[in-house]
Amino acid sequence: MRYDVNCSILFTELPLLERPAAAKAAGFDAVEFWWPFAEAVPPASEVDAFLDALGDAGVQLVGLNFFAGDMPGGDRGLVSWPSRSAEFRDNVELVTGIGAATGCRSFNALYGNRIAYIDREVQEETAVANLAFAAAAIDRIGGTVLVEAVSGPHPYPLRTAADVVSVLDRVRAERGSGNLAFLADLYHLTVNGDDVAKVLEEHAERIGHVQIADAPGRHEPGTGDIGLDGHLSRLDQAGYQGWVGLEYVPSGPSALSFDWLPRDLRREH
Ligand SMILES: O=C(O)C(=O)CO
Repeated sequence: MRYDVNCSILFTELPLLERPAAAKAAGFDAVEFWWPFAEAVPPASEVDAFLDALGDAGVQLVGLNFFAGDMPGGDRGLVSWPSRSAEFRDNVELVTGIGAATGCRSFNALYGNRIAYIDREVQEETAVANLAFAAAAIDRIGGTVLVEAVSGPHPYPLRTAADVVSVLDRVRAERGSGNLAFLADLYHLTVNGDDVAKVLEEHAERIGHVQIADAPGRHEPGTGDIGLDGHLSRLDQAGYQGWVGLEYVPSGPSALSFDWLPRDLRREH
């Protein structure tokens, strides 16, 4: 397996621009981020500083979330949010540029919380149109748009692998987009009650990216009872060759949270 560090949830003790170097110092060659800026389209100087931090650290960006709104405030994406489509699409263009500049080819589109006062079908149609738009833009750089199930208190409607796959199927059927894939976040799926072993068996070929944390707690592997070793060997046996993102809240200092992974397995090999 190839592992990368999610620097939006790990190394948060450090300013954002110092986190790629910290991941490198911990022995990793690859990182991923949630959208690292406050706005969908930040000033160019902020984007340049982010790209410089990756380059200076000598790490590869292998995953990036599109702008997802005010995440600390509870937002979980703009994809299905009708009044924010223009903002999402402006962000898609910038993300495509970041992909071209960095070589990153996997981009996670958080679907968005269900909005009680807007017709559900309108939100679903908005999501189909926005995912197709993102897929077309990301196709220009040969990349993939990912969709994931998320756990937590917010009214995020995609809770299981089946929920995600039905969205991917609808976008493909209605818009012909072929470069959309399932982001299998084993923590969120477990917490939501999905049968992860069955999911990996049934949907292995739809998986474009994997993220892990133990459960309960969302801490590093070994702190819970999710059975990560078994799931990772199932993925391996199914032929999964993509990245496994470490997307966990470290139970102590970030740099000390990698003991479960021998140093020689942290580098790309
Ligand atoms: O919001 C979360 O927990 C995520 O995993 C975002 O990618």
